[in-house]
Amino acid sequence: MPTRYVESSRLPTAWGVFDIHGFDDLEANKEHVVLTMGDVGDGEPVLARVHSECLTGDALFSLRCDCGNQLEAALKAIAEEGRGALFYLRQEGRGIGLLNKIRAYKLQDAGADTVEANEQLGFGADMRDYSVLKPMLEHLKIKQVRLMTNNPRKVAALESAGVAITERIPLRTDSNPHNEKYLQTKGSKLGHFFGH
Ligand SMILES: Nc1nc2c(ncn2[C@@H]2O[C@H](COP(=O)(O)OP(=O)(O)OP(=O)(O)O)[C@@H](O)[C@H]2O)c(=O)[nH]1
Ligand SMILES: [Zn+2]
Repeated sequence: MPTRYVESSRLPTAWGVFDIHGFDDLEANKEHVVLTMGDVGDGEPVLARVHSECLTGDALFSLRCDCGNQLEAALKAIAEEGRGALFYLRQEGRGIGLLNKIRAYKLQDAGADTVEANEQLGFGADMRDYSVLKPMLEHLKIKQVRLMTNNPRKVAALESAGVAITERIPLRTDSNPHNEKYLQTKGSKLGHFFGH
């Protein structure tokens, strides 16, 4: 089995006490986590977020993207409901990795948009593989979700993992002068459901 559940523990956060569940993706050699609150395995739709790792935005306060804001908004929404799940997938830089993302940022500093920068480096626009979600969802017994996303590929990924999406909840975040082009490119080239 390529993905192995390892262990769970409590994880107190600024917004409340979550449980953190660790998974080892042996095929890709990545460690993923899910933060849950409440009983997510009761079969009822679960407020959920599939979040891709962004070290610069999630942990280092970068304004180049909206990742940190989205992460915070999702955890807050789950805590407000008292029930939900946040899948934190280690797919840094839409799957190209941290150092290649920095290479892409350098090209963006010279005028490329996010998609052009990836392509100039020889990558596709979005290299993420969501197949790891299936064993994680099965372990947590999540069968239906209300998904917080603007990304149609995440909707498709969950559906192909056998999960019903009962609702898609747009996750809007504020733009700033540094992430305006990033957000615009999501809408114009990556098919995100918004008109930034
Ligand atoms: N290659 C590349 N990746 C980036 C860039 N900026 C952010 N990222 C990555 O993009 C991903 C953003 O993922 P998510 O926060 O899950 O968001 P999303 O796929 O846009 O979809 P939403 O659910 O609508 O937020 C993370 O893996 C970031 O590291 C960039 O300029 N280039
Ligand atoms: Zn980011």
